[in-house]
Amino acid sequence: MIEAKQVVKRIGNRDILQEISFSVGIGRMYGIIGPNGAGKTTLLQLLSGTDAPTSGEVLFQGQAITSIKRKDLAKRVAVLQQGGIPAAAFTVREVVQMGRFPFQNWLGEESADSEQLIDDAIETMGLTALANRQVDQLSGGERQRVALAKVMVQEPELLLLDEPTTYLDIGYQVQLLDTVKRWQQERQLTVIAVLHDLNLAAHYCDELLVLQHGRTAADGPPSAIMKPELILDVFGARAVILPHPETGVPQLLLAPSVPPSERRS
Ligand SMILES: Nc1ncnc2c1ncn2[C@@H]1O[C@H](COP(=O)(O)OP(=O)(O)OP(=O)(O)O)[C@@H](O)[C@H]1O
Repeated sequence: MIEAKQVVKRIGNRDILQEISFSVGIGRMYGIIGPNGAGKTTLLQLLSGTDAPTSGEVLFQGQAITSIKRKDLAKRVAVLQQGGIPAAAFTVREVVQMGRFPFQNWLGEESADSEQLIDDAIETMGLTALANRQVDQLSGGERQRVALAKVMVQEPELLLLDEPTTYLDIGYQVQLLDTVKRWQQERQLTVIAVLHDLNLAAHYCDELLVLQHGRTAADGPPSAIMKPELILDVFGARAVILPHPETGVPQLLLAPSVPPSERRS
């Protein structure tokens, strides 16, 4: 569905991304993890076609993504950016409706009736009671849920998420990822998500790409990535990895840099 081939991004005289290659099949959920400044958001911009690599290419269904018309791409690829939607004087319902813009003609009309789709998205994200409130009166977490409802109504083939759980409490973090996972399975949606929470990434993603200083430090299934040596090398954090008692998925417990046995009392 989407493939990065030896992608390099240079800004000024600095290589922000160096020779990144991977491919993601239809209906898969792919996670991008790595420390601050590793190049995750930059990579997502290249995958969305909003920016072009300095060398290498991104192929969307076998076609160079930069050669696909903006309007066609807007129907097929949805992006949930870091921080969700800006505070603006529109109601929740109006903002969710904006997800249908790529499907409208210049009069703002659409051939299909999308009202039911909009109602469903508002309900799924628990926004029914807030539907007529202005988004600038909402909390950061509520706005993030509005942003997800907006991309839901777009019914994309590829969904790109940049730290989608920022601002969300733990209940909504799980709900958001459960919702995305459900669409992924029901509609064969392909998802690529930048995630900071490695435990959630291990639970929801089929495969993970670990970026470090713009390079691929590792990639593979969560069981191959969730290793104490890799976490220490890439993040500089000491961690213990244990299987989740219910799911068996590897989970990470952070430990202080100085173990208690070596601490002076
Ligand atoms: N327009 C730009 N001009 C110069 N440097 C940039 C530009 N955009 C990004 N960078 C630099 O590229 C590097 C990668 O940035 P990017 O935002 O992709 O990292 P990230 O992995 O998403 O980080 P974070 O986890 O902090 O969000 C950073 O060092 C950043 O300062």
